[in-house]
Amino acid sequence: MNPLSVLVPLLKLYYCGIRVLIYQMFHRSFTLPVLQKQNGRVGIVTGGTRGMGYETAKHLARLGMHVFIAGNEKEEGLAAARTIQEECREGKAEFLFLDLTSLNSVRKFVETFKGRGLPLHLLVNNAGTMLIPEMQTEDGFEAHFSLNYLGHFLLTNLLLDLLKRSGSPGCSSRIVNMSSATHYAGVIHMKDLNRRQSYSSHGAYAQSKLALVLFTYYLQEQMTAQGFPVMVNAVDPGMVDTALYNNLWSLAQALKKPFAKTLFRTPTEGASIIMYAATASEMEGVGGCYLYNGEKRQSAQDSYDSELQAELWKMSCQLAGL
Ligand SMILES: NC(=O)c1ccc[n+]([C@@H]2O[C@H](COP(=O)([O-])OP(=O)(O)OC[C@H]3O[C@@H](n4cnc5c(N)ncnc54)[C@H](O)[C@@H]3O)[C@@H](O)[C@H]2O)c1
Repeated sequence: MNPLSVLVPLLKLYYCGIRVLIYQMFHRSFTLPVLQKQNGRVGIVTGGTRGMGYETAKHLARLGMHVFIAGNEKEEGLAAARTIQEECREGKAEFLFLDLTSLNSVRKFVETFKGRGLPLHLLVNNAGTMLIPEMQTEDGFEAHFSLNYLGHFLLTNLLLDLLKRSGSPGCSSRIVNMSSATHYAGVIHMKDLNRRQSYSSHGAYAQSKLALVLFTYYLQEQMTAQGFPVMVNAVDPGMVDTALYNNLWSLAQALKKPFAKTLFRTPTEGASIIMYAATASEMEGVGGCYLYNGEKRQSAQDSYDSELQAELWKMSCQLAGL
């Protein structure tokens, strides 16, 4: 293996991280506007068992939404739903099993959810993992690609009919895709999406987060062209102190600790960008954006490449069996 294929993505990723930390050193987390009540609305938050997903699910339930926490950790998920339910009397929280690394599990989840006969107004594609060693999912995909991107791609597509039906002009359904500043370091290896030729966990994570931005823009374009009231946005929460960093190398873990206390955002602060895209009235009718700290930002140059968007979409349909 060429050592540069490991070193270059690693340096690019850390460069992105340092830039975010410098930004966070001088800018406070943005303040959410007053959010409208969500009574009567139904949402799904993937990875809502802990971290930013949990904070999002809690806030949504506090606003009156019926929230489904979708995750692969049953105990944690049931406990999260119980706690939210006890704290937020106005809304409702339930746990539904979903393992995003399994296309079969995604299909089963959608079947179970649709079996409930509920509408769906919000889908937050939040679950994710970072910097795990090379491993293949049961479907034979690289794990970052599968969990962070392809599982969410399939989930969204299978729920799209419901999202289209549940939205209306002036009251759109919303999809929020959790990206990251690391997408700026991402490269889509169209001929080697599973990174078999030269695996780098840093490169694989960055690729998955760039793929989510390409997916966001392409899907919004389709929804707009077909006249469906569905708004799709990608969000970037900054650097947030969560369990996501548990897979960092031990040296990086040790270096991270003092910074995490002072410079990282809290999970609640990180979740506020999801809440903004998911519920703010300012975001009604607004889609196809990359949002950071409460503002629309330019995403990576490659993410605006419409040919790349279309190619990735086509390939993802094939891989997900759509
Ligand atoms: N923490 C940060 O600094 C940061 C920065 C940018 C983007 N993000 C993104 O934010 C999202 C949430 O991460 P977090 O920081 O709250 O970390 P976290 O580890 O606290 O949360 C990750 C969630 O994903 C779930 N998950 C993991 N594997 C799953 C699977 N196979 N199927 C279903 N769910 C699964 C976990 O159970 C957990 O609920 C991720 O997509 C992450 O990439 C985080």
